[in-house]
Amino acid sequence: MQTTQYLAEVVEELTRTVGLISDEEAEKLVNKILESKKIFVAGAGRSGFMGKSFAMRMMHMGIDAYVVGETVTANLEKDDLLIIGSGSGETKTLVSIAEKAKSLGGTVAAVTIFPNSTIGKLADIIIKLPGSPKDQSESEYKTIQPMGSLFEQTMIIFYDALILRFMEKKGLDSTKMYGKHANLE
Ligand SMILES: O=C([C@H](O)CO)[C@H](O)[C@H](O)COP(=O)(O)O
Repeated sequence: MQTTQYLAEVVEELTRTVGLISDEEAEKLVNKILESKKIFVAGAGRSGFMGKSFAMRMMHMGIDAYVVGETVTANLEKDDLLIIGSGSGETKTLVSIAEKAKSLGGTVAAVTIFPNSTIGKLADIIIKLPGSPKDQSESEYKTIQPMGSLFEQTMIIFYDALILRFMEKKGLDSTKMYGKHANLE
């Protein structure tokens, strides 16, 4: 197959995920983000990259958003929100971070394939996304892509859709948000 045929298949796989995501769950997360003082985003590897992109757009909307593990990340306090993106829901460093956030009185949201995973069970809000975890032997979900690629792509597009929902709720547009874009680059 040529590269663009693979591309078409990837887009097709992503289209199929849309009907498998709950608007009710998404709305819970949107509302929690709007009512929380600080938002923290965590993820490992590629899942972490998607979270970083989400934190950046939240900052463009004027939300106090941080990426866990960065040098300038603030302290999590009671009633702050931690959003963990983890396909497997079992990544050890993220389990510890979720436990710590809970012990500090924070709310934990998990974006995961497996609501019954360790991170899913620790979470107060769960967004179930379709896809296969990186160890594909642990899932029957069909994808032509390796490891967790479909989940990770779905996650970044889901995060971008959440941003659009915020923009609608807060009356924001791209021009207003661009005013907060980094200009030392
Ligand atoms: O980096 C990753 C990867 O290449 C899998 O496709 C994962 O995102 C990383 O290992 C974190 O895993 P999960 O917590 O299961 O998302």
